[in-house]
Amino acid sequence: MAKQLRVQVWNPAGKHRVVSTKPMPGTRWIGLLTAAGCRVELFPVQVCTENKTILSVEDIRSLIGTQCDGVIGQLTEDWGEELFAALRKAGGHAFSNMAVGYNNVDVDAATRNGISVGNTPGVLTETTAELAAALTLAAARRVVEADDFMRAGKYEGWIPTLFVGNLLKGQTVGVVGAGRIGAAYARMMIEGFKMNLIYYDLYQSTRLENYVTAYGEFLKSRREVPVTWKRATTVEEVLGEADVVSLHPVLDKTTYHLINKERLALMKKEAILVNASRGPVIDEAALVEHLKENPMFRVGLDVFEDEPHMKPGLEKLPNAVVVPHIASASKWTREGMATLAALNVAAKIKGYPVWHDSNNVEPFLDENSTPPLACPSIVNSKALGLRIGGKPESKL
Ligand SMILES: NC(=O)c1ccc[n+]([C@@H]2O[C@H](COP(=O)([O-])OP(=O)(O)OC[C@H]3O[C@@H](n4cnc5c(N)ncnc54)[C@H](O)[C@@H]3O)[C@@H](O)[C@H]2O)c1
Ligand SMILES: O=C(O)[C@H](O)CO
Repeated sequence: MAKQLRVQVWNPAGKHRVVSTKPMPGTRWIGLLTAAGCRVELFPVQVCTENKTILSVEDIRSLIGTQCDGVIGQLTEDWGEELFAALRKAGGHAFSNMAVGYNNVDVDAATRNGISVGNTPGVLTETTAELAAALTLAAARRVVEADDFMRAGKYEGWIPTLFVGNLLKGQTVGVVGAGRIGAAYARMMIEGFKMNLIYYDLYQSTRLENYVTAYGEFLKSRREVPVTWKRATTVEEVLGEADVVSLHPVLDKTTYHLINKERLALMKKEAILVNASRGPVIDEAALVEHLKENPMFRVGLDVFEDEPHMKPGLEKLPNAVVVPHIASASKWTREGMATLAALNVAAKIKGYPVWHDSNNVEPFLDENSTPPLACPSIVNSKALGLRIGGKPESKL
C-alpha cells in the first residue's frame, strides 16, 4: 500500500482535477491551469525532510486516484501501461512530461489509452547548451581540480606546469545529435572559440552548416582563419577526429551505449567528452575504466546511467567533472518548462488543437500576453489524430 501523500491544492472548486507530481518553479503554470478551470494538486517534495524526490508508480497511482483529468509528470518517473491505464480509468486524457526528453514515457501505451503526451522543447535549448559549454571549459581547463587545490590550501606560488589543460581555439568540436541543443552548442563553441565542426546525426543540419559557412566567410573577410564544418557519415569518424565531443541525441534503442569501450578507444588520448543528453548514451562502467587508463582524457557529465547514482569509481577520478542533471536549470527555462507542461495539459482538457510548430513555442512563454489556444507540444498528436492549429491572440 502506498502511504497517503500530502498534497497542496489550488482552486479547490475547479471543474477539472490536474495533478503535478513535483513542485515546479514559478507560479505562472498554476495561474494558467486555474484560469482554465482546473483544480491543481501538487505533491510537495521536501528533499531534506522527507527524502522523497522520486515517486514510485504506486505513489503516482495513489495521486491519480479515482478521478483525474490530467497529470504533469517528471523524467524520474516510469510512465508505462500501468499509469496510463490508471489515468484513463480515472477519466484522464492528458499527460505532460516537464522535460523535452521523454525516454521515461511509453508513448505507445499512452496512445493505446487515448492519452496525449506533452513535452517542453525549445525553452531549454540555449540553457542546456550553455551548461554543456561550461562542462567543456571546466574539463578543458581543469577548473574543478584547480578549485579543489586552492581550497585545500595547496597553492604555494605560480609555476609553469600547474594545471595545464587544452586550448580550444582552432581545435575540432564533434557533436553527436545536432538537433536543437546540439546545434546551439555547436554554434557557441564555433563562435566563441573558433573551433571547427564535425557532426553526426541521422539527418543533415543544413541550417547549422550554412551558419558555420557564413561565420567562416565573416572571419575570412577579417583576415582571420575561417572555421570549417563536416558532416560525418559515422559516429566513429567524429570520435576519431574531434578534440571535444559533446553528446546531444535523444535516448532510444539506437543511442543506448552509443559510447562504449570500443568507441572510447577511438578517441584521442587527450580528448574531452561531454554528456548533457541522457546517462545511458554512455556505457558508464566502460568510461570509468577509460578515465583510469587515460588520465589526460577528461569528461564533463550532467547525466548518469543509474541516476542519481554514479558508477563506482567515478567519484574519485580527477579527470571527471560531474554535476547533478542541472543542464536546464536556469530560472527562465525552468519556469518556461513548467508553463509549457501546464499548457500541454490545460489546452488538451479544454479541447484545443496542437500548436503547429513545436520548434517555436515562444508565443507561449511571453508572460505579458495570453498564450495561444493550443497545446504547445504533443508527441503523439499524429497517432491520436489530434487537430493541428492554434490562434496566437485568444485567451485560454
Ligand atoms: N541534461 C539535461 O538537463 C537535458 C536538457 C534538455 C535535453 N536533454 C536531452 O537532450 C536530448 C536532445 O534534446 P533536443 O531538444 O536537442 O532534441 P532534438 O530532437 O532537437 O535533437 C535530438 C537529435 O538527436 C538525433 N538523433 C536521434 N538518433 C540519433 C542517433 N542514433 N545518432 C545520432 N543522432 C541521433 C536526432 O536526429 C535529432 O537531431 C533530449 O531528448 C533529452 O534527452 C537533456
Ligand atoms: O529532457 C529534459 O528536458 C532534461 O533532461 C531536463 O531539463
